[in-house]
Amino acid sequence: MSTDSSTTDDATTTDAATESYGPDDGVLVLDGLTKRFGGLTAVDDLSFAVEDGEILGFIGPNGAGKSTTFNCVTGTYPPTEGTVWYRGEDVTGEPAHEMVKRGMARTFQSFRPLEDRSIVRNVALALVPDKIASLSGLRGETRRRATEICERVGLGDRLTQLPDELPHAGLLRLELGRALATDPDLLLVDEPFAGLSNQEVAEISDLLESLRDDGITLVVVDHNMRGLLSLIDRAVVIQFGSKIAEGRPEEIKRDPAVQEAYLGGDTL
Ligand SMILES: Nc1ncnc2c1ncn2[C@@H]1O[C@H](COP(=O)(O)OP(=O)(O)OP(=O)(O)O)[C@@H](O)[C@H]1O
Repeated sequence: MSTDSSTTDDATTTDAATESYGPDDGVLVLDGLTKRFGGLTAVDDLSFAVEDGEILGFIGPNGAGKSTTFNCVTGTYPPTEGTVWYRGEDVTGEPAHEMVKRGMARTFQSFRPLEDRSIVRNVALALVPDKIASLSGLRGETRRRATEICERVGLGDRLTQLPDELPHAGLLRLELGRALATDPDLLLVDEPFAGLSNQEVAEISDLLESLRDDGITLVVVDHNMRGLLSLIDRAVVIQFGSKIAEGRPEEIKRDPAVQEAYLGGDTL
């Protein structure tokens, strides 16, 4: 990473947007990422790196451009400008299925399980790329692996239930299970704590930490720091599509630019 900032603090604000990054600066690197929708610039010259094995918080007020950034990285949209590197390779604009093959998975904030399939079958469908084959029944290795993943995410006692029998936190576990079925080494998690009680936040945090302990790098997106403070190693904060701060969570909380960004009603 090169920067013309003279500050040595971990949390940087003034020159945060002027850094430029290269392919080897992290497991996932964004450099100058820009996404425009007609006249609207949703992501504006955004650069940051995700380090191997960390849990990075990607934070910004509503409408800041978090989902659009995710969508550009995971192949939903091609970026208008900029570069995305994954494990040193230029993957800019690669389609979603290629990114999954490379080891990148994501969860969605709005869960989309197949309502007429059991929990274990929903996970198995993510495991088996050929859905036709898996519709005929779950057998052998597929069932074993899907069951193992359900147990991994805390749904081992709910294998045969339908998604609508799960509480909200259970649906999140299922969403994580479906992402794990693609055997990722980088997992992007979209607003995991929305709608959860404090106890559920703590339980899901434990699960996410255990995934990191298994070697998965995590990026957790949220519009505030609730639940994130004790979970993440670092945070990148964006506003109006641009990075305004980056650093350890306690530094981010104290950062004047971050506090200013949240004066409008969102709580940090
Ligand atoms: N497909 C699209 N077409 C046009 N504008 C879009 C599209 N997707 C997002 N936008 C706009 O881009 C801006 C950033 O939206 P985005 O959803 O990325 O923000 P966000 O930080 O994820 O917000 P939230 O926390 O509310 O999910 C918003 O102004 C939004 O209206």
